[in-house]
Amino acid sequence: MLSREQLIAQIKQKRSFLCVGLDPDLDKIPEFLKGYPDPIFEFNKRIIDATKDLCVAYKPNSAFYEAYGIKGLQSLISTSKYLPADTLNIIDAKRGDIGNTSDKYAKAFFDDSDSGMDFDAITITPYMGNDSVTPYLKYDGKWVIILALTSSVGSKDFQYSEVDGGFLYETVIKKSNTWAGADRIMYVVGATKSTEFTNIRAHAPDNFLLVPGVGAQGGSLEDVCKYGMTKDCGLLVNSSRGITYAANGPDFADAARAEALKLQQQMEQELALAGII
Ligand SMILES: O=c1ccn([C@@H]2O[C@H](COP(=O)(O)O)[C@@H](O)[C@H]2O)c(=O)[nH]1
Repeated sequence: MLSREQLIAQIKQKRSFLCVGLDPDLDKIPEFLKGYPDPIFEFNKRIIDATKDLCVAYKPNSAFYEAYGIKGLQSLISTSKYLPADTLNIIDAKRGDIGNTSDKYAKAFFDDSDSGMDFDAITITPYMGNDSVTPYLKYDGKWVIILALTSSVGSKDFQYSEVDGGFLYETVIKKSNTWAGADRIMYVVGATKSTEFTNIRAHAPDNFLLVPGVGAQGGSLEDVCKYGMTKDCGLLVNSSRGITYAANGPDFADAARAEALKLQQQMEQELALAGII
């Protein structure tokens, strides 16, 4: 579990605000791993070993595990147990349901006593409102990461709708930011939406933003930092495919490290420019 202070300390120590996305796909992982009893875990383990000094967070997306049924869930549990203690470990599950159901999702991902999973943070869709989010906040020290403005093309369908003289995504941030402090709530904002970061910072000056969409989706790290960085950094920038599928031969972990290192070096420059390190 990482508090806000510990997260900021890790960012300064590792000179990085990189989140490595763990989205394993059996059609893309190296052939030789398929001989292992749990190829997905073996893939993740090697990626984690190769990148853990360069990143401050990991984000397995639950879809990539659920797709393989019971075996996939076992890979997710094994991955959860293997994730380092000094990284913020996020389950990208995009859940959102009525209170008693959210209780169960929270137990599934935050309480390892039965499920075997002990993530630090979970992504949540805010559409069902306060009672769908508060069950996660009952777990001391755990984070909820609310989808605000996604990297997807479809973000225009609802998130830019006009509500109360602004966009719906602004209402989501303003309202949900009263449910807990910036030490418990983060927001997902796509790197492909860098023009909106100034606006988002007006409503969420202190919250960390989880920013997917650099690499494979074409978002610019430079623009994200220019418009989204705060005095505490305030950013976790995710790359999944760009790192994990940099190569698909026996050298895949080295290639993943090389891609992670490129991002870490850019991040170090941005942190120095902002006077954070
Ligand atoms: O708005 C969003 C919210 C979540 N994601 C997720 O992040 C990763 C991005 O993967 P890349 O391979 O680096 O493109 C993936 O798990 C998405 O489901 C997002 O992209 N945008």
